[in-house]
Amino acid sequence: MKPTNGTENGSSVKTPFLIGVAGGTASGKSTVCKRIMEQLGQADMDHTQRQVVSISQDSFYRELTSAEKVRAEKGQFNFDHPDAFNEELMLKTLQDVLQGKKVEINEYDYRTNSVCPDRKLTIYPADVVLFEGILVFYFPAIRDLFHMKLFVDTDSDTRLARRVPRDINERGRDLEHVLNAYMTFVKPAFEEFCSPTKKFADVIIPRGADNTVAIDLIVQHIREFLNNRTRQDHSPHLATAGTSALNLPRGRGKPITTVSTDPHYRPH
Ligand SMILES: Nc1ncnc2c1ncn2[C@@H]1O[C@H](COP(=O)(O)OP(=O)(O)O)[C@@H](O)[C@H]1O
Ligand SMILES: O=c1ccn([C@@H]2O[C@H](COP(=O)(O)O)[C@@H](O)[C@H]2O)c(=O)[nH]1
Repeated sequence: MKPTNGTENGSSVKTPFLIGVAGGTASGKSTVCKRIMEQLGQADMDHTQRQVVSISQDSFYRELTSAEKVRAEKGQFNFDHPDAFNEELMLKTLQDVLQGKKVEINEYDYRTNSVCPDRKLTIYPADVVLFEGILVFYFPAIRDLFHMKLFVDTDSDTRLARRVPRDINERGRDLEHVLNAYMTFVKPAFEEFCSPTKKFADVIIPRGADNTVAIDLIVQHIREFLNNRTRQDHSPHLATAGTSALNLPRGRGKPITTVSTDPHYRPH
């Protein structure tokens, strides 16, 4: 689907430009999304007014059974396996987002390993939607919805070094729990399920948020898209000429672009 301005049943339908942001745990996916939002002046804006919004795949972890909850508390549940996610809900939500609908998503609580049913986040219709998570390119039906796919490629030592303090300080874990989970589930699942999805990316971002060149280029693309859309809103006849300002190639077999200023960089 191309992002379009069109008319359906008499009402104006605007398809947002949907960007998938994948990468291993603690690679900097949320930080990259935050930088993009900041540079576009969206971060401090009222949620109802935002042109660019970011959604985390963590909101789509499935409800655990009582036995799984017990295992999760002991660090013995695999949150890095595709089966840990509610694929159906993720797909339905993104389809609604693409139809320009307002959606409610769950807030996720890492301390209880569960979604908070009483704490919903409202995602208002926006022009650009970022969807970030470890396995956003894993499920083919979801992967096919993205207009642009980014993979944040940070080496595993750096990711582990960031994950340990984050899980201890922000997610209520102790060191033994974090390292056990990492060795038992996180690292093997990254290699089996996440890393192979790098090949689907349009743009690979080495070093995550440190790569200001890559972030600037992506922001520039989004700005062009937003400017074009605004122009079409003022001159609706332009909408029939195609609205994807980004002109990105779609489909399989397209070249992967790695945005690196280091001539010796090789994707991990
Ligand atoms: N470029 C960076 N330099 C230093 N710390 C970073 C950088 N990017 C992210 N972090 C920190 O690493 C941790 C993981 O980053 P985050 O963006 O949440 O990763 P992800 O969303 O991929 O799990 C966070 O504590 C964040 O503040
Ligand atoms: O209850 C949970 C749910 C998930 N995790 C871990 O989170 C990461 C994914 O989040 P990132 O922000 O991309 O790191 C995944 O590796 C899970 O292991 C968790 O610890 N507890």
